[in-house]
Amino acid sequence: MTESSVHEPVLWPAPRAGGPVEATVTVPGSKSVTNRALVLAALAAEPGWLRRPLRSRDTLLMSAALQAMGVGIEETVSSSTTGGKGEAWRVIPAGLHGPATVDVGNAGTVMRFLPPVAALADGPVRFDGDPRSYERPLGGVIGALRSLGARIDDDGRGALPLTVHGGGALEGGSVRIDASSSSQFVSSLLLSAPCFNQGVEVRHVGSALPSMPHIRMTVDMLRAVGAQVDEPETGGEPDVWRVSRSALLGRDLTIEPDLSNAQPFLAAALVTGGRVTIPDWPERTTQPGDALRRIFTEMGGSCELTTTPDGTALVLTGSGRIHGIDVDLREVGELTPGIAAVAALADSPSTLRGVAHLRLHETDRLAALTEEINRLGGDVTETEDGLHIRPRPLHGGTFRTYDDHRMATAGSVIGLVVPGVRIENVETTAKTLPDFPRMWAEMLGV
Ligand SMILES: O=C(O)C1=C[C@@H](OP(=O)(O)O)[C@@H](O)[C@H](O)C1
Ligand SMILES: C=C(OP(=O)(O)O)C(=O)O
Repeated sequence: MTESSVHEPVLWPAPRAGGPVEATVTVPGSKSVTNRALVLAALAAEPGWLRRPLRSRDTLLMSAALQAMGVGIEETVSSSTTGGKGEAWRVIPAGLHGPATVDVGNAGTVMRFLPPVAALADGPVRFDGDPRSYERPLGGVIGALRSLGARIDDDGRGALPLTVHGGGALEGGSVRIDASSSSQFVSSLLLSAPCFNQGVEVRHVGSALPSMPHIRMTVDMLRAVGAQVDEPETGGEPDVWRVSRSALLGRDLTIEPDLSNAQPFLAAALVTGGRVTIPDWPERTTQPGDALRRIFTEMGGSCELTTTPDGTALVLTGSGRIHGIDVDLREVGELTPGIAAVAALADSPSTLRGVAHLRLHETDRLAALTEEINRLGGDVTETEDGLHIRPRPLHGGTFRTYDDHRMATAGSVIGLVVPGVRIENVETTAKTLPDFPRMWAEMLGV
């Protein structure tokens, strides 16, 4: 291999749809549920099971980090009555130990959920990750943990890399935190709080919180393992969450499919006027991806939750028309790249609002979407808190992905109907959906 070819970006020719896509796509487990379940199981007073966990970069980093601190995680293939046949992880809690090293990669859930866990360990835990992880906001978690009694060495920027000097226990108590840059700050403190001596009271004091469904997911999952949580949506004070100290149960949990990772497949039905079925779509869920039923209906599809002998499934049928949308995505920010891709192919302009915090996600998603859709002939402008998208006839070209899984899947949606789109580094989808290229080809029958 020559020196120059070493640095050539790997380009994946995005397959075009030969016609309306007709497929059933089984989507692997939710990243957000898997990583919360791992943390809660690791902190429990007894062993537990995760069935059908997501096996991807973010969840394997979470698993490796917990194991580095002494937690036992055994991977098996099971055939239980509850979870069906499939992969299952048995989590065996143990005293949390340092010294240990945690590689967060570029996983928000790992870099935010684990420093409080490390504060409970009995020695230093060093956190490091991808270059981008140094730029993602973490100051809220660091400051809050310090005020709850933790000792943390960082370089003063409020970001990675850092070392949490676990003292074997954490006092806990009341803390004020500005979590407007990431809901994960709140989730992080709540998840470990049952193990703090005094539990925790978290008061958010900044501008509006993003991704509220993800905080609901944290609260629901804490309650499911026996924690006592007071929160705004069930009569508590606005922007205040309280978790009491308590022992957590080891549960047997089957992980829901990742509804945000179902998005590109549903979008395929929408942009080709086809029909895509996603099995095991939960009837009730805190996952933000459930909002796709409403959003993609407004954009021209029709959605039906059907009951099959194996459970519920979502069927999205495209009408052949794609409409623009004016929508506030603050609650469901991680859906923005996929919605932007569909909006670029619509018959009218779109305005996506409420997502300024996406500038600090895996990449600056607002800049990346603007740049890459425009490179294909699009007409996208950034606003203060989102994107304005005026559909134009698009042409082929390279769609750069900036190490962002959702950029790769968004570009693939455009490539279904625009000839000659090449996705840079499609392997970056391994963050949450390692099998994406094969699943995409299988959906298309190519
Ligand atoms: O808690 C979680 O599992 C997540 C919360 C959200 O983060 P932000 O609140 O930082 O957007 C979301 O975008 C991310 O993909 C997953
Ligand atoms: C923002 C995302 O991930 P993270 O958990 O790394 O924040 C995402 O998956 O869209």
